[in-house]
Amino acid sequence: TTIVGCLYDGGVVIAADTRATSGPIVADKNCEKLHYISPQIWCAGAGTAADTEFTTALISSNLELHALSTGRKPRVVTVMTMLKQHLFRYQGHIGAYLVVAGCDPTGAHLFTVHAHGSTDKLPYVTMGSGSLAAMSVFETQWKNSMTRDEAVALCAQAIQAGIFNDLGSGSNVDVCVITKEKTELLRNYITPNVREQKMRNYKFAKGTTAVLDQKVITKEEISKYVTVQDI
Ligand SMILES: C#CCCCC(=O)N[C@@H](Cc1ccccc1)C(=O)N[C@@H](CC(C)C)B(O)O
Repeated sequence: TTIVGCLYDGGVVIAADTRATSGPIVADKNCEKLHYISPQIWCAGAGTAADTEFTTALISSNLELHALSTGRKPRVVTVMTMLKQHLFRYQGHIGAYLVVAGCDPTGAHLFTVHAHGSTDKLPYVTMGSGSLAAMSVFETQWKNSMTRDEAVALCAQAIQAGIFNDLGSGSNVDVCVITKEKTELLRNYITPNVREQKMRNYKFAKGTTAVLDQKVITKEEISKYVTVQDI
């Protein structure tokens, strides 16, 4: 995975690749790594897919209850604190490596939370197996007070560095732009790995494979062996 976050003049941008792996196998060519926490707080996740999914969903649920009991809009630092306390309690066994970003009444914020419970608050961050490739882009091109379009372009470039240089990352670029006014989830913002037309199409004419025998089994006959639930 390659995931990034970047503050800019007016909000915050997070982005992710869309590859899920199981060893050397690509388990999912277009999975979602940007998770909803609250309308203006989103999370990018690396590590164990199930852990990032369930941990963000749990904190999102608890944050809504918290916002209802305080009667206030949720804060990014609250999400960070809930995540770090949960993950620390599990001593790193919950393999969730998260970039937490959003806007709240105190401004735009960007944090990282690691599986063992450590956190950082920074203007730009990268995580996952492709984080070094992505960080090379930020360290050479990031600047203060970027515009929205500059920040989106830089994050997309950083993700593409991971996609093309890290085998644990690949396929497409997802982006989420969060400002005080609104949130834009740009799913498959860039698709730089569209598979070309295959040389042949592998549809064979009917009858290519001869039917030598067939046996029709009635539901009554089946019900001798299993109870068939009537659909
Ligand atoms: C099989 C299957 C479904 C995905 C398994 C699965 O969590 N893959 C992990 C790698 C991993 C981790 C721990 C144990 C095994 C395999 C993975 O692809 N993580 C990416 C992010 C998630 C959100 C997709 B990335 O960090 O590379």
